[in-house]
Parts: sequence; C-alpha cells; structure tokens
Amino acid sequence: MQQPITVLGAGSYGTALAIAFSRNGFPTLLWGHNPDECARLADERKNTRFLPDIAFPDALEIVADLESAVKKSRDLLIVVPSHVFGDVLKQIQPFLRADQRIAWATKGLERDRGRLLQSVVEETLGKSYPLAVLSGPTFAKELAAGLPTAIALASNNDTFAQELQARIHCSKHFRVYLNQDMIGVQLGGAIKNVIAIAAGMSDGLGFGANARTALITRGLAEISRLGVSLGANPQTFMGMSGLGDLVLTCTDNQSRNRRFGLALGQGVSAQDAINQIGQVVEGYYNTKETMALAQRQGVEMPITEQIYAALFHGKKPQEMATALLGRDRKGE
Ligand SMILES: NC(=O)c1ccc[n+]([C@@H]2O[C@H](COP(=O)([O-])OP(=O)(O)OC[C@H]3O[C@@H](n4cnc5c(N)ncnc54)[C@H](O)[C@@H]3O)[C@@H](O)[C@H]2O)c1
Ligand SMILES: O=P(O)(O)OC[C@H](O)CO
Repeated sequence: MQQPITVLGAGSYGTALAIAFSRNGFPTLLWGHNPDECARLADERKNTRFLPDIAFPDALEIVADLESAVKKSRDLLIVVPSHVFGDVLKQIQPFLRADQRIAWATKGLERDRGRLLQSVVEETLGKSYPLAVLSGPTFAKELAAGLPTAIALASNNDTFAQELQARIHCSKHFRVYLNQDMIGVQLGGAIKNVIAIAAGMSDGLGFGANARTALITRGLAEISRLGVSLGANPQTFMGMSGLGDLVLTCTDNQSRNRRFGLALGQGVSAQDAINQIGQVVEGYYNTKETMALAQRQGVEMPITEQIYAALFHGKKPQEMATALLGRDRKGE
C-alpha cells in the first residue's frame, strides 16, 4: 500500500501541492488551522477562495484535527507562512513519530531572528529527522492547473529526497530537480521576495524594463553574496530557487510581493497594500529579517537596505531609486 503524505497549511500553495501529490495517485492529507475552512474544503472538494477552478482529486483528504493529520503519515510537508512556521513546529512536536520525515515549501526566514527555517526545525525538533525543502518558480494557480512547472528539492537525506521527488514529479507537467544544497535552496526562495518588492516598486514608479532587469541582476548578486557567506553553493542561485524564482516573482503580477511593491511605488501605504492583496506577502515580513541576517554575516545588500528603509523608516520610493543609482562607481 502507498504511504500517505500530510500537507500542513491549506492556503493557496499548500492546497496546490496537495493537489499535485494526490493527482499522481498518492494518498494525501491536507490540514488547515481553521476548522471552518477545513469543513468548507471537505464539503466543496475544492479551495474556492484560492483555487476555485480545481476540483480535488479523489486521493486528497481534508483533515481538521492536527494530531491525526500528523500521526497518519510518516512524511509531512509544511506550507504555512514563515511568520507562523515556528508555531506550527511547536504544535506538531507532541504528535511526532520516531520515523517521521519533515519537508517544507515555506519561503522565508525565521520571524524576528532571521535564521534559515532548517535551523528552526533542528532547534525545535532535534536533528534526528530527515529534512527536505522544496523551492522554485511555482505560482500556486499554475501548478494546481497542471501547467508546466519546475522546482528544486534539497534534502539532508538522499532516500527521502528521491522518494519525495518520485511522488510529486510528473512527466506531464511537473519537473522536480534534486539539489544537494539545502542552504542555497532555502535562501533563494526567501530573499527573492524582497527583490520582487523592489522590482514592483520600480514598475510602480513608472521605470522601464532596463531598471527592472538591473534590479533582478543585482538582486541575484545580493542573494548569492549572502548565500555564499552562509555556505551555499553559488551555482544554486543559477537554478530554480535562484534565478528561476527571482525572474518569475519580479516579472509577473501573480506575485504578491511584486504587486505589493507596485502599490508602494504608486504611493499606496504598506498597510493598505497588504489589505488589498489579502494574502501573505512574505517579503514584507522578511525584509527586516534579511537585513538582520546580512548584518550578522557582514554582507552588503544595497537593494534590501533600501526596501528596509522604505518599509520601516518611511523612505520614499523615488528617494530609494536616487540612493541606489547614486552609489559609488564600482566593478560588476
Ligand atoms: N502561493 C504561491 O504561489 C506560493 C508559491 C510558492 C511558495 N509559496 C510559499 O508558501 C507559503 C504559504 O503561502 P500561501 O501562498 O499558501 O499563503 P496564503 O496567503 O495563500 O495562505 C496562507 C495560509 O496560512 C494559513 N495560516 C495562517 N496562520 C496560520 C497558523 N498560525 N497556522 C497554520 N496556518 C496558518 C491561513 O489559514 C492560510 O490558509 C509562503 O511561505 C509562500 O511564500 C507560495
Ligand atoms: O506571490 P509571491 O510573491 O509570494 O510568489 C509566489 C511564489 O513564491 C513564486 O514562486
């Protein structure tokens, strides 16, 4: 009998990944923290709020009780926003089995302390569980709709990596690339959100394709510098969780981080922009943490610095552009 997988987090992406597993025929449990929402998902057999056109495959079961969601599967995939990631780990801890394997597709850094999520998992749950992270250019709606998509998967355990890859990879529309670099794969997915806010702001200010592309390119340089300082392989940032996700998020309006930046560039306040979007904007939460991490590592991140100044010190978008363009001349 096939082993089930439990997806924890029934937002747009958790639901899309649960659909991807169950569409491949694997028994998949999907847990959300709101019992009313779970009842609605179970009743309607679709996520009307986030993915209204996609019916759940038969292999997808909604589970409102966290204890049974955790206990029924050896493999867990956590897909909640980064600011509640640590809380969810604490909630699942009492229910964990000794043979559990834990993956996540959350893109972000630890709330307040700004560490990689792997450190949070290891600190909260110990170092005995095989771990894996999924990250790459994957808008939930396109993935759920079965449009061609590719992603990176990194793990500290080869067997877990291969088994997870085999379950979610689908030769018709979902390519899953294995990557050995857990640090780089986590970092690329987290920091691209901040750069996407910058690209959105640039477009919101009315700048053109040159400016957007310069931000993507220099943003990639920032991400790579920070990643290398943490021990990542620079090559990772040329892959799905680096360049891939950065281009996707900086250029397409499905991205909430980009739309957030667009609104800021057009003069909308951060709070109004967040309210208008009505979903998680990871870069908003993670800019502060990224700044803290860069400072700890002694890494220069000029674009991130400007986004931080705009979000938390009221710097105007036009002043940010002037500050970036007016930096000292330097080599590439
Ligand atoms: N949506 C995408 O296209 C996409 C793609 C790749 C990665 N991601 C990442 O996936 C993660 C989840 O994002 P999303 O897009 O699914 O968010 P979303 O805004 O669609 O939904 C957020 C979900 O989090 C749930 N939530 C809120 N507080 C919670 C708590 N305390 N415990 C458990 N669940 C809680 C909400 O009920 C909601 O279902 C983020 O890190 C995001 O960057 C999203
Ligand atoms: O909507 P965003 O900006 O959170 O981006 C979603 C995904 O991370 C894209 O890969």
